[in-house]
Amino acid sequence: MARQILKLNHISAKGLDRLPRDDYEIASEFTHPDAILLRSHKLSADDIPESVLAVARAGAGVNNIPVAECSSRGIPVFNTPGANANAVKELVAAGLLLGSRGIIEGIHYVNKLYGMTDMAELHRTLEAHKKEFKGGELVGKTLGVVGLGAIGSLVAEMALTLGMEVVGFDPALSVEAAWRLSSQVKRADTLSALFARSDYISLHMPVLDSTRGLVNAELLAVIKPGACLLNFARQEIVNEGALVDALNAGTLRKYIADFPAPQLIGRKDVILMPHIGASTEEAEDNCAIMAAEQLRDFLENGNIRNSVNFPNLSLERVSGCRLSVTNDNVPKILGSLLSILANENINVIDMLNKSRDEIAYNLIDIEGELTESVLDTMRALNGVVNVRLIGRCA
Ligand SMILES: NC(=O)c1ccc[n+]([C@@H]2O[C@H](COP(=O)([O-])OP(=O)(O)OC[C@H]3O[C@@H](n4cnc5c(N)ncnc54)[C@H](O)[C@@H]3O)[C@@H](O)[C@H]2O)c1
Ligand SMILES: O=C(O)CC[C@@H](O)C(=O)O
Repeated sequence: MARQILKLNHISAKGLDRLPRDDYEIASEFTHPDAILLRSHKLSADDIPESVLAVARAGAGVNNIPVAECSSRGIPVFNTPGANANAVKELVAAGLLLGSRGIIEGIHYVNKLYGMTDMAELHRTLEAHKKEFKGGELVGKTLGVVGLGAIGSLVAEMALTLGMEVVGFDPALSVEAAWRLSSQVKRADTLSALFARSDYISLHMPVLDSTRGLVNAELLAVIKPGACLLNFARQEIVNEGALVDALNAGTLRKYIADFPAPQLIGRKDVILMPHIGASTEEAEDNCAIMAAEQLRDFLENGNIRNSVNFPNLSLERVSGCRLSVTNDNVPKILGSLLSILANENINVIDMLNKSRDEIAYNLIDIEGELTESVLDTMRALNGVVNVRLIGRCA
């Protein structure tokens, strides 16, 4: 029977093609879907039917998904790290230019001259007014990059090629991300130090309990006067009241963001875009392909790549019959599971077990006849969250 994928946003056809139609039905409504595929759709725990085995986000941020509830139900949540990083980097480059020159105001001014037919008069008018749109150059200015992961590291690299000084802050920088980073990126010891010395500040961290409202009045009070803040990460990271106060006071010269909010729309010192950081054909394809492939590998093999709540785990198939078991990360459960199999004369050919935080996940390749009642005995074990049989046993 075909697996059913509940698709809650537009997902690129190139990604959907990775889920062959003979084996997968994809639609925006199903009562008992096997998995959910989405982008920015706000998913609540109540929207996730009992039948769901996995949730895949074609994108980086997972703040629209109830990850903790998924974990407690044994549902892995996947994302696509890095797949849209270049798209965001390019929009940040545009943001820096829009923040440094009177580009938007200049274009707006020229459009208002529609209907002026005399070329000489048009020329005189433009030359008289162009001083109103003067800006500054980026070269030699300092960009502070907050969060040096997939996007932040590309933004830092891009700014260096524009001749900017780059200072970075990331308290949880992974070793892999550190290797990617140019040695020309200077390290700020604190966020305040970065805010105090940067002409431009670009935010690239996820929204977490620790980052929600992190850009607050205290931080904006130490900002270098005349600085420009770019937010292509998430709205929730910036405290809106404090932001408006800093703009009104003139300490913050400009706010450029991908997340419009009612009290920011229409302000001359704010440039807002409709969450288009990842809206390029290339990024949409990359994210969709990655999300679909990860989802398929999980549904068909139980393998886990790029989950935000489960351990990464991949086991080559050596038999047609595989158990995928999620349990609480406490002692003795794996032993009990293996005893149940041994009592049934079922041979374990290969297995992998990994844990992450509260969750332990196992793939067990077996040989022998496995009945539904044996599966139920495993499911009834204290601490076992779910047991799935993948493939057919001999
Ligand atoms: N505008 C858009 O369309 C768009 C597109 C993609 C991603 N995003 C947002 O950008 C975020 C980052 O994406 P990414 O792909 O670079 O993710 P990533 O996981 O590769 O990098 C995030 C980095 O932030 C760091 N970090 C965590 N807490 C921090 C803190 N308190 N201060 C500074 N750094 C901190 C992490 O250590 C990590 O290195 C996503 O979570 C998402 O919210 C927006
Ligand atoms: O899907 C999108 O359009 C935006 C995705 C972006 O916000 C992300 O977190 O990757």
